[in-house]
Amino acid sequence: LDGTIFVEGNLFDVDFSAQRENILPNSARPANSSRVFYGIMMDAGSTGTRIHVYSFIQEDPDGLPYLHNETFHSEEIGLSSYVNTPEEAGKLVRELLKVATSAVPRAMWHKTPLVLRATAGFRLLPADKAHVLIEEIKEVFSQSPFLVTSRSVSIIDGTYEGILAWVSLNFLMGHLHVDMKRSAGVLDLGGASTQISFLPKCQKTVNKAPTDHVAKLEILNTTYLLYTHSYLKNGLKVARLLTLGALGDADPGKKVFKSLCLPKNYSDNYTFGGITYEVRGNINGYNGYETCYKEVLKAIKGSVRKPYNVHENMFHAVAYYYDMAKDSGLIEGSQDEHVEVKRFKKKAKEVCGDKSKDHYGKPFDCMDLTYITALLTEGFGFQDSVGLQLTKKVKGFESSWALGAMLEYLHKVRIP
Ligand SMILES: O=c1[nH]cnc2c1ncn2[C@@H]1O[C@H](COP(=O)(O)OP(=O)(O)O)[C@@H](O)[C@H]1O
Ligand SMILES: [Ca+2]
Repeated sequence: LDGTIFVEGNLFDVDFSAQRENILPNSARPANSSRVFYGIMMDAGSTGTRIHVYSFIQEDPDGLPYLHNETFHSEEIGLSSYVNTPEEAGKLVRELLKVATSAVPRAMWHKTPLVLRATAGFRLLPADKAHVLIEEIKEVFSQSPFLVTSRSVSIIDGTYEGILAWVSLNFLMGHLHVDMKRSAGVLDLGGASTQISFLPKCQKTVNKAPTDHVAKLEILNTTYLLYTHSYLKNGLKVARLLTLGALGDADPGKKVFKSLCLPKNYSDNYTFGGITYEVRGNINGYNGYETCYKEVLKAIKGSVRKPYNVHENMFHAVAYYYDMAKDSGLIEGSQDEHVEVKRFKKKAKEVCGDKSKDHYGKPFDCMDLTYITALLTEGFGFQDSVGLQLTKKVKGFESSWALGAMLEYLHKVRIP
Protein backbone atom coordinates (compact mmCIF):
# COMPACT_ATOMS: atom_id res chain seq x y z
CA LEU A 1 0.00 0.00 0.00
CA ASP A 2 2.91 2.35 -0.11
CA GLY A 3 3.72 4.66 -2.97
CA THR A 4 1.78 7.55 -4.32
CA ILE A 5 -1.83 8.34 -3.76
CA PHE A 6 -3.19 10.76 -6.22
CA VAL A 7 -6.68 11.27 -7.46
CA GLU A 8 -6.02 12.03 -11.08
CA GLY A 9 -6.08 15.63 -12.23
CA ASN A 10 -9.17 16.98 -14.00
CA LEU A 11 -11.39 14.28 -12.61
CA PHE A 12 -12.54 16.42 -9.83
CA ASP A 13 -11.86 20.01 -10.42
CA VAL A 14 -13.61 22.66 -8.39
CA ASP A 15 -12.89 26.01 -9.92
CA PHE A 16 -12.19 28.43 -7.11
CA SER A 17 -9.22 30.53 -7.93
CA ALA A 18 -9.02 31.87 -4.38
CA GLN A 19 -8.79 28.37 -2.93
CA ARG A 20 -6.28 27.10 -5.41
CA GLU A 21 -2.84 26.42 -4.05
CA ASN A 22 -0.67 23.57 -5.21
CA ILE A 23 1.44 22.51 -2.27
CA LEU A 24 3.18 19.60 -3.81
CA PRO A 25 3.92 18.86 -7.43
CA ASN A 26 1.63 16.37 -9.12
CA SER A 27 2.98 12.88 -9.13
CA ALA A 28 3.14 10.24 -11.79
CA ARG A 29 0.20 7.90 -11.90
CA PRO A 30 0.43 5.13 -9.29
CA ALA A 31 1.56 1.78 -10.66
CA ASN A 32 -0.94 -0.34 -8.73
CA SER A 33 -4.44 -0.54 -10.10
CA SER A 34 -6.21 -0.98 -6.79
CA ARG A 35 -5.35 0.69 -3.52
CA VAL A 36 -6.78 1.74 -0.21
CA PHE A 37 -6.05 5.10 1.34
CA TYR A 38 -7.30 7.17 4.25
CA GLY A 39 -8.24 10.79 4.80
CA ILE A 40 -9.25 12.68 7.93
CA MET A 41 -11.64 15.63 7.69
CA MET A 42 -12.68 17.70 10.69
CA ASP A 43 -15.78 19.86 10.42
CA ALA A 44 -15.57 22.89 12.69
CA GLY A 45 -19.27 23.80 12.58
CA SER A 46 -20.91 26.57 14.55
CA THR A 47 -22.72 24.18 16.92
CA GLY A 48 -20.51 21.11 16.79
CA THR A 49 -17.09 19.74 15.97
CA ARG A 50 -16.91 16.50 14.02
CA ILE A 51 -14.30 14.14 12.72
CA HIS A 52 -14.76 11.94 9.65
CA VAL A 53 -12.08 9.32 9.03
CA TYR A 54 -12.57 7.99 5.51
CA SER A 55 -11.03 5.04 3.76
CA PHE A 56 -11.24 5.00 0.00
CA ILE A 57 -10.53 2.44 -2.66
CA GLN A 58 -9.07 3.66 -5.91
CA GLU A 59 -9.75 0.86 -8.38
CA ASP A 60 -9.63 2.79 -11.59
CA PRO A 61 -6.85 5.39 -11.69
CA ASP A 62 -8.93 7.31 -14.24
CA GLY A 63 -12.11 7.28 -12.17
CA LEU A 64 -13.27 8.57 -8.85
CA PRO A 65 -12.32 6.54 -5.78
CA TYR A 66 -14.99 4.62 -3.88
CA LEU A 67 -15.73 5.32 -0.26
CA HIS A 68 -15.05 2.13 1.61
CA ASN A 69 -15.56 3.11 5.24
CA GLU A 70 -16.19 6.08 7.49
CA THR A 71 -15.49 6.43 11.20
CA PHE A 72 -17.45 9.37 12.52
CA HIS A 73 -17.49 11.12 15.85
CA SER A 74 -19.17 14.35 16.85
CA GLU A 75 -18.94 16.67 19.87
CA GLU A 76 -21.74 19.14 20.40
CA ILE A 77 -19.67 22.25 20.85
CA GLY A 78 -18.40 24.49 18.09
CA LEU A 79 -14.71 25.46 18.21
CA SER A 80 -15.82 29.02 17.48
CA SER A 81 -17.47 29.18 20.91
CA TYR A 82 -13.95 28.96 22.40
CA VAL A 83 -13.34 32.39 20.94
CA ASN A 84 -11.85 33.64 24.23
CA THR A 85 -10.25 30.35 25.33
CA PRO A 86 -8.33 29.00 22.34
CA GLU A 87 -6.44 26.45 24.43
CA GLU A 88 -9.82 24.74 25.09
CA ALA A 89 -10.33 24.51 21.34
CA GLY A 90 -6.91 22.87 21.06
CA LYS A 91 -7.86 20.39 23.76
CA LEU A 92 -11.03 19.37 21.91
CA VAL A 93 -9.15 18.90 18.64
CA ARG A 94 -6.55 16.75 20.42
CA GLU A 95 -9.36 14.67 21.90
CA LEU A 96 -11.01 14.14 18.50
CA LEU A 97 -7.69 13.12 16.97
CA LYS A 98 -7.76 10.01 19.15
CA VAL A 99 -10.62 8.78 16.96
CA ALA A 100 -8.28 9.05 13.96
CA THR A 101 -5.32 7.34 15.57
CA SER A 102 -7.47 4.32 16.34
CA ALA A 103 -9.26 4.27 12.96
CA VAL A 104 -6.18 4.59 10.72
CA PRO A 105 -3.60 1.77 10.79
CA ARG A 106 -0.37 3.04 12.34
CA ALA A 107 1.66 2.30 9.23
CA MET A 108 -0.59 4.69 7.27
CA TRP A 109 -0.51 7.62 9.69
CA HIS A 110 2.31 9.54 8.05
CA LYS A 111 0.67 9.44 4.62
CA THR A 112 -2.88 10.14 5.75
CA PRO A 113 -3.88 13.76 5.20
CA LEU A 114 -5.36 15.58 8.18
CA VAL A 115 -7.62 18.50 7.31
CA LEU A 116 -9.95 20.84 9.19
CA ARG A 117 -12.43 23.14 7.55
CA ALA A 118 -14.36 25.71 9.56
CA THR A 119 -17.71 27.13 8.50
CA ALA A 120 -20.04 29.95 9.49
CA GLY A 121 -19.29 30.07 13.22
CA PHE A 122 -15.75 31.11 12.30
CA ARG A 123 -16.89 33.42 9.49
CA LEU A 124 -18.82 35.43 12.05
CA LEU A 125 -15.88 35.87 14.43
CA PRO A 126 -13.72 39.00 14.38
CA ALA A 127 -10.79 38.18 12.06
CA ASP A 128 -8.10 38.48 14.75
CA LYS A 129 -9.92 36.08 17.10
CA ALA A 130 -10.54 33.57 14.31
CA HIS A 131 -6.85 33.76 13.46
CA VAL A 132 -5.79 32.89 17.01
CA LEU A 133 -8.08 29.84 17.01
CA ILE A 134 -6.81 28.69 13.61
CA GLU A 135 -3.20 29.01 14.79
CA GLU A 136 -4.01 26.95 17.88
CA ILE A 137 -5.52 24.19 15.72
CA LYS A 138 -2.52 24.28 13.36
CA GLU A 139 -0.24 23.83 16.35
CA VAL A 140 -2.15 20.75 17.53
CA PHE A 141 -2.17 19.36 13.98
CA SER A 142 1.59 19.82 13.63
CA GLN A 143 2.09 17.62 16.68
CA SER A 144 -0.06 14.83 15.24
CA PRO A 145 1.41 11.83 13.40
CA PHE A 146 -0.66 12.56 10.28
CA LEU A 147 0.18 14.32 7.04
CA VAL A 148 -0.24 18.05 7.58
CA THR A 149 0.39 20.78 4.98
CA SER A 150 -0.07 24.54 4.90
CA ARG A 151 -3.56 23.91 3.47
CA SER A 152 -4.64 21.64 6.31
CA VAL A 153 -6.54 24.19 8.39
CA SER A 154 -8.77 26.91 7.00
CA ILE A 155 -12.12 28.65 7.03
CA ILE A 156 -14.03 27.80 3.86
CA ASP A 157 -16.35 30.25 2.20
CA GLY A 158 -20.04 29.51 1.98
CA THR A 159 -20.11 28.90 -1.76
CA TYR A 160 -17.43 26.30 -1.38
CA GLU A 161 -19.35 24.67 1.47
CA GLY A 162 -22.52 24.49 -0.62
CA ILE A 163 -20.79 22.93 -3.60
CA LEU A 164 -18.99 20.40 -1.45
CA ALA A 165 -22.29 19.36 0.17
CA TRP A 166 -23.71 18.83 -3.32
CA VAL A 167 -20.62 16.84 -4.32
CA SER A 168 -20.85 14.69 -1.18
CA LEU A 169 -24.49 13.80 -1.58
CA ASN A 170 -24.24 13.02 -5.28
CA PHE A 171 -20.98 11.11 -4.81
CA LEU A 172 -22.66 8.93 -2.18
CA MET A 173 -25.72 8.38 -4.36
CA GLY A 174 -23.43 7.32 -7.18
CA HIS A 175 -24.48 10.07 -9.56
CA LEU A 176 -20.99 11.48 -10.00
CA HIS A 177 -19.77 8.07 -11.07
CA VAL A 178 -22.60 7.45 -13.50
CA ASP A 179 -25.43 9.76 -14.36
CA MET A 180 -25.32 13.44 -13.52
CA LYS A 181 -28.84 13.99 -14.89
CA ARG A 182 -30.17 12.23 -11.83
CA SER A 183 -28.27 14.48 -9.44
CA ALA A 184 -30.15 15.92 -6.48
CA GLY A 185 -29.97 19.38 -5.00
CA VAL A 186 -28.96 19.98 -1.38
CA LEU A 187 -30.52 22.24 1.20
CA ASP A 188 -28.20 22.45 4.21
CA LEU A 189 -29.36 24.27 7.32
CA GLY A 190 -26.55 24.81 9.80
CA GLY A 191 -26.46 26.78 13.02
CA ALA A 192 -25.00 29.93 11.51
CA SER A 193 -25.49 29.66 7.74
CA THR A 194 -27.62 27.88 5.20
CA GLN A 195 -26.82 26.68 1.69
CA ILE A 196 -28.81 25.81 -1.42
CA SER A 197 -27.02 23.97 -4.25
CA PHE A 198 -28.37 22.22 -7.31
CA LEU A 199 -27.68 21.48 -10.95
CA PRO A 200 -30.58 23.35 -12.56
CA LYS A 201 -32.87 21.42 -14.86
CA CYS A 202 -33.78 24.69 -16.51
CA GLN A 203 -31.23 26.86 -18.34
CA LYS A 204 -33.18 29.97 -17.33
CA THR A 205 -32.37 29.27 -13.67
CA VAL A 206 -28.71 29.88 -14.53
CA ASN A 207 -29.39 32.78 -16.88
CA LYS A 208 -31.49 34.64 -14.35
CA ALA A 209 -29.15 34.04 -11.41
CA PRO A 210 -26.65 36.68 -10.24
CA THR A 211 -23.16 35.59 -11.29
CA ASP A 212 -22.08 34.89 -7.72
CA HIS A 213 -24.90 32.35 -7.43
CA VAL A 214 -23.46 30.17 -10.16
CA ALA A 215 -20.28 28.11 -9.79
CA LYS A 216 -18.34 26.00 -12.22
CA LEU A 217 -17.58 22.44 -11.31
CA GLU A 218 -15.57 20.02 -13.40
CA ILE A 219 -16.03 16.30 -12.99
CA LEU A 220 -14.69 13.65 -15.36
CA ASN A 221 -13.75 16.31 -17.91
CA THR A 222 -17.22 17.78 -18.08
CA THR A 223 -18.01 21.23 -16.76
CA TYR A 224 -21.24 21.77 -14.86
CA LEU A 225 -22.83 25.00 -13.77
CA LEU A 226 -24.25 24.70 -10.30
CA TYR A 227 -26.68 27.14 -8.78
CA THR A 228 -25.29 27.61 -5.30
CA HIS A 229 -25.47 30.17 -2.57
CA SER A 230 -24.74 30.39 1.13
CA TYR A 231 -26.65 32.76 3.38
CA LEU A 232 -24.53 33.77 6.33
CA LYS A 233 -26.64 34.43 9.46
CA ASN A 234 -29.51 32.34 8.09
CA GLY A 235 -28.53 29.22 10.00
CA LEU A 236 -31.10 28.17 12.58
CA LYS A 237 -29.30 29.44 15.69
CA VAL A 238 -28.32 32.81 14.28
CA ALA A 239 -31.79 33.28 12.75
CA ARG A 240 -33.08 33.08 16.34
CA LEU A 241 -30.95 36.09 17.17
CA LEU A 242 -32.19 37.96 14.10
CA THR A 243 -35.78 37.18 15.06
CA LEU A 244 -35.11 38.46 18.58
CA GLY A 245 -33.41 41.56 17.18
CA ALA A 246 -30.34 40.64 19.21
CA LEU A 247 -27.67 39.96 16.59
CA GLY A 248 -24.98 42.60 16.46
CA ASP A 249 -26.33 44.49 19.47
CA ALA A 250 -23.53 46.63 20.84
CA ASP A 251 -24.30 45.80 24.46
CA PRO A 252 -26.32 42.59 24.59
CA GLY A 253 -25.50 42.01 28.26
CA LYS A 254 -27.61 45.02 29.27
CA LYS A 255 -30.82 44.14 27.41
CA VAL A 256 -33.70 41.72 27.43
CA PHE A 257 -34.77 40.37 24.03
CA LYS A 258 -38.40 39.32 23.56
CA SER A 259 -40.24 37.29 20.98
CA LEU A 260 -43.82 36.22 20.28
CA CYS A 261 -42.39 32.91 19.06
CA LEU A 262 -41.44 31.95 22.60
CA PRO A 263 -43.75 30.73 25.38
CA LYS A 264 -45.21 33.77 27.17
CA ASN A 265 -43.67 33.05 30.56
CA TYR A 266 -40.33 31.90 29.18
CA SER A 267 -37.21 33.58 30.56
CA ASP A 268 -33.69 32.28 30.16
CA ASN A 269 -30.22 32.97 28.84
CA TYR A 270 -29.33 32.07 25.26
CA THR A 271 -25.70 31.66 24.31
CA PHE A 272 -24.29 31.60 20.80
CA GLY A 273 -20.75 32.23 19.55
CA GLY A 274 -19.45 33.01 23.02
CA ILE A 275 -22.08 35.74 23.72
CA THR A 276 -24.94 35.33 26.21
CA TYR A 277 -28.29 37.07 25.67
CA GLU A 278 -31.20 37.40 28.10
CA VAL A 279 -34.29 36.15 26.30
CA ARG A 280 -38.01 36.19 27.18
CA GLY A 281 -41.45 35.43 25.84
CA ASN A 282 -43.75 38.38 25.31
CA ILE A 283 -46.29 38.24 28.13
CA ASN A 284 -48.52 40.89 26.55
CA GLY A 285 -48.72 39.67 22.98
CA TYR A 286 -50.51 36.89 21.14
CA ASN A 287 -48.03 34.16 20.65
CA GLY A 288 -49.04 31.86 17.87
CA TYR A 289 -47.95 30.84 14.39
CA GLU A 290 -49.16 33.95 12.54
CA THR A 291 -47.43 36.49 14.76
CA CYS A 292 -44.32 34.33 14.94
CA TYR A 293 -44.25 34.05 11.15
CA LYS A 294 -44.15 37.85 10.85
CA GLU A 295 -41.27 37.98 13.30
CA VAL A 296 -39.12 35.34 11.62
CA LEU A 297 -39.51 37.12 8.29
CA LYS A 298 -37.08 39.71 9.68
CA ALA A 299 -34.36 37.13 9.07
CA ILE A 300 -35.46 36.32 5.52
CA LYS A 301 -36.99 39.32 3.74
CA GLY A 302 -34.52 41.09 1.54
CA SER A 303 -31.75 38.59 2.15
CA VAL A 304 -32.80 35.19 0.77
CA ARG A 305 -33.26 34.90 -2.98
CA LYS A 306 -35.71 32.65 -4.84
CA PRO A 307 -34.02 30.65 -7.63
CA TYR A 308 -36.01 30.67 -10.86
CA ASN A 309 -38.14 27.54 -11.21
CA VAL A 310 -36.73 25.99 -8.06
CA HIS A 311 -39.57 23.44 -7.89
CA GLU A 312 -38.34 21.68 -11.04
CA ASN A 313 -35.47 20.23 -9.08
CA MET A 314 -35.37 17.44 -6.52
CA PHE A 315 -33.80 18.32 -3.17
CA HIS A 316 -32.38 16.55 -0.19
CA ALA A 317 -32.70 18.60 3.00
CA VAL A 318 -29.98 17.88 5.52
CA ALA A 319 -28.65 19.00 8.94
CA TYR A 320 -31.20 21.04 10.93
CA TYR A 321 -33.99 20.40 8.40
CA TYR A 322 -33.61 16.74 9.27
CA ASP A 323 -32.96 17.20 12.99
CA MET A 324 -35.95 19.51 13.48
CA ALA A 325 -38.25 17.22 11.51
CA LYS A 326 -37.14 14.28 13.60
CA ASP A 327 -37.17 16.02 16.98
CA SER A 328 -40.65 17.43 16.38
CA GLY A 329 -42.05 14.07 15.32
CA LEU A 330 -42.58 15.05 11.69
CA ILE A 331 -40.52 12.06 10.60
CA GLU A 332 -39.59 8.86 12.37
CA GLY A 333 -35.93 9.08 11.54
CA SER A 334 -35.67 6.11 9.25
CA GLN A 335 -33.78 6.87 6.09
CA ASP A 336 -34.90 9.04 3.21
CA GLU A 337 -38.24 10.29 4.33
CA HIS A 338 -40.14 12.40 1.89
CA VAL A 339 -41.87 15.40 3.44
CA GLU A 340 -43.98 18.04 1.76
CA VAL A 341 -43.20 21.64 2.66
CA LYS A 342 -46.74 22.12 3.97
CA ARG A 343 -46.08 19.54 6.68
CA PHE A 344 -43.45 21.82 8.19
CA LYS A 345 -46.10 24.55 8.23
CA LYS A 346 -48.67 22.27 9.81
CA LYS A 347 -46.23 21.15 12.47
CA ALA A 348 -45.21 24.76 13.18
CA LYS A 349 -48.88 25.73 13.63
CA GLU A 350 -49.44 22.79 15.90
CA VAL A 351 -46.40 23.53 18.09
CA CYS A 352 -46.97 27.31 18.22
CA GLY A 353 -50.59 26.78 19.18
CA ASP A 354 -49.89 24.27 21.91
CA LYS A 355 -49.69 26.24 25.14
CA SER A 356 -48.68 23.18 27.14
CA LYS A 357 -45.40 23.21 25.19
CA ASP A 358 -44.27 25.89 27.66
CA HIS A 359 -43.26 23.11 29.97
CA TYR A 360 -41.61 20.67 27.66
CA GLY A 361 -38.14 22.14 27.63
CA LYS A 362 -38.13 22.98 23.92
CA PRO A 363 -39.08 26.65 24.04
CA PHE A 364 -37.59 27.41 20.59
CA ASP A 365 -39.55 24.77 18.66
CA CYS A 366 -42.25 27.20 17.55
CA MET A 367 -39.68 29.74 16.34
CA ASP A 368 -37.47 27.13 14.64
CA LEU A 369 -40.27 25.32 12.79
CA THR A 370 -41.84 28.61 11.72
CA TYR A 371 -38.45 29.84 10.53
CA ILE A 372 -37.88 26.68 8.49
CA THR A 373 -41.34 27.05 6.92
CA ALA A 374 -40.67 30.69 6.07
CA LEU A 375 -37.18 29.97 4.73
CA LEU A 376 -38.47 27.29 2.38
CA THR A 377 -41.52 29.19 1.12
CA GLU A 378 -40.90 32.92 1.46
CA GLY A 379 -37.12 32.51 1.15
CA PHE A 380 -36.44 29.92 -1.56
CA GLY A 381 -39.92 29.99 -3.10
CA PHE A 382 -40.94 26.36 -2.62
CA GLN A 383 -44.65 25.75 -2.95
CA ASP A 384 -46.52 23.97 -0.16
CA SER A 385 -46.94 20.82 -2.22
CA VAL A 386 -43.22 20.38 -2.99
CA GLY A 387 -41.68 17.30 -1.45
CA LEU A 388 -38.21 17.28 0.10
CA GLN A 389 -36.14 14.25 0.92
CA LEU A 390 -34.97 14.53 4.52
CA THR A 391 -31.55 12.97 4.76
CA LYS A 392 -29.01 12.29 7.49
CA LYS A 393 -27.05 9.45 5.94
CA VAL A 394 -26.69 7.95 2.49
CA LYS A 395 -25.79 4.26 2.32
CA GLY A 396 -24.73 4.50 5.96
CA PHE A 397 -22.35 7.46 5.40
CA GLU A 398 -22.86 10.93 6.86
CA SER A 399 -24.34 13.36 4.42
CA SER A 400 -22.01 16.30 5.00
CA TRP A 401 -19.86 18.61 2.87
CA ALA A 402 -16.89 17.03 4.69
CA LEU A 403 -16.68 14.15 2.21
CA GLY A 404 -16.63 16.50 -0.77
CA ALA A 405 -13.96 18.56 0.98
CA MET A 406 -11.85 15.44 1.44
CA LEU A 407 -12.17 14.49 -2.23
CA GLU A 408 -11.24 17.98 -3.29
CA TYR A 409 -8.24 18.01 -0.99
CA LEU A 410 -6.96 14.62 -2.15
CA HIS A 411 -7.06 15.73 -5.74
CA LYS A 412 -4.26 18.22 -5.20
CA VAL A 413 -1.96 16.47 -2.81
CA ARG A 414 0.68 13.95 -3.60
CA ILE A 415 1.40 11.63 -0.72
CA PRO A 416 5.01 10.52 -0.65
O1 LIG B 1 -21.78 14.84 9.50
C1 LIG B 1 -22.91 15.25 9.65
N1 LIG B 1 -23.97 14.50 9.30
C2 LIG B 1 -25.24 14.92 9.45
N2 LIG B 1 -25.59 16.09 9.98
C3 LIG B 1 -24.58 16.90 10.36
C4 LIG B 1 -23.22 16.53 10.22
N3 LIG B 1 -22.47 17.54 10.67
C5 LIG B 1 -23.33 18.49 11.08
N4 LIG B 1 -24.60 18.11 10.92
C6 LIG B 1 -25.81 18.88 11.26
O2 LIG B 1 -25.58 20.27 11.04
C7 LIG B 1 -26.35 21.03 11.97
C8 LIG B 1 -25.46 21.96 12.74
O3 LIG B 1 -24.86 22.90 11.89
P1 LIG B 1 -23.36 23.37 12.14
O4 LIG B 1 -23.00 23.28 13.58
O5 LIG B 1 -22.49 22.59 11.21
O6 LIG B 1 -23.43 24.90 11.76
P2 LIG B 1 -22.81 25.67 10.50
O7 LIG B 1 -22.92 24.73 9.33
O8 LIG B 1 -23.66 26.88 10.34
O9 LIG B 1 -21.39 25.99 10.84
C9 LIG B 1 -27.02 20.02 12.88
O10 LIG B 1 -28.31 19.77 12.39
C10 LIG B 1 -26.15 18.79 12.72
O11 LIG B 1 -26.88 17.60 12.99
CA1 LIG C 1 -22.49 22.55 8.90
